[in-house]
Amino acid sequence: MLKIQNISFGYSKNKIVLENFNFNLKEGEHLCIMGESGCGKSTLLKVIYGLLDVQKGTIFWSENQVLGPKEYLVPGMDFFKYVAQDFDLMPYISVSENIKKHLSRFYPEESEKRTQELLEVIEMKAFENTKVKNLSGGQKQRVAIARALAKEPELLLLDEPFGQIDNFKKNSLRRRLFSYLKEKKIACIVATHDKNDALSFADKLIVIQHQKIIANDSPKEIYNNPKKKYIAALFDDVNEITINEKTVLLYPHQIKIVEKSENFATITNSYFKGSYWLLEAEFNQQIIYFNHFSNIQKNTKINLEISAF
Ligand SMILES: Nc1ncnc2c1ncn2[C@@H]1O[C@H](COP(=O)(O)OP(=O)(O)OP(=O)(O)O)[C@@H](O)[C@H]1O
Repeated sequence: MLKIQNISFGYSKNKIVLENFNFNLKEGEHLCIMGESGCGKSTLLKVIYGLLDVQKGTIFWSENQVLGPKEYLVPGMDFFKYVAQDFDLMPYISVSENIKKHLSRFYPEESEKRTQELLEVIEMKAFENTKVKNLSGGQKQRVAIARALAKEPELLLLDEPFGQIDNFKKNSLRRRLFSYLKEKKIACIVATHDKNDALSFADKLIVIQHQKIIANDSPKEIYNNPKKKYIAALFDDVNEITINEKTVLLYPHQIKIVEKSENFATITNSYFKGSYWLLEAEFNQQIIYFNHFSNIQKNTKINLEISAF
């Protein structure tokens, strides 16, 4: 189990990035870290991996304390693997050789079997003999994940793991990777901007703002009951609507056009979204957004059902 107890970290004394962080993660559990750009997600992964020394607090993986570069000449814990945003692969050898680099040379058959298994997970079988320098950014990213998994770490740390991968590939890769990790009981921490990583694949979600953890719960609970606009905005457009001094946060799907209601609005813009339209309207001198199955002309007057009122 990973135990993060009261850790604080800053790149300098005056610039604290993480303040009093506390959380646990069990064997095989998946955690997502979300928050605006620059809030400290990558820094947290580096601290957990042991690449940076904390100013305060402790990190334990079961009975083993995670210590930073002050204690270890070669930083990074053996039972963890970390896939950074810049991959760090060997460009002049092939995809399968990159993966095999991390497997034992003394068991060639076992090593080959494992490499093939990992090539399947990252859907790169067709590229096994291609030199890494000839791969796209997204393909390199997938090889970096396979290489990290080669030695079956107990905890995998992924920084924006699908950031460079197109949507089509991303969905199938995510499904394969996360079910592989569950099957092998590998715990995982993913720093991400993509709500799907959290909503569909994580057991837990942590949100960071202003150096602090401001939410720590299941993704479903955080999505359904966001405490702040900042949190809701990680998942979708969000409306902060005030009526009679009561303010609520609503996602666009929580507002509907109806034939009759007391909530009058005027359409100001519309955006095609594929299976629906996102409509923009002026309501009570506020701009709000909601989903509708068809487009509606600008300046049309409509009635809205706003579920919280
Ligand atoms: N090596 C460093 N030295 C000094 N400051 C740094 C260093 N690396 C990051 N920072 C700063 O620490 C803060 C957190 O950065 P970090 O990269 O952890 O954010 P992030 O949430 O991962 O961002 P993004 O989502 O854009 O990747 C930022 O203000 C950043 O400028």
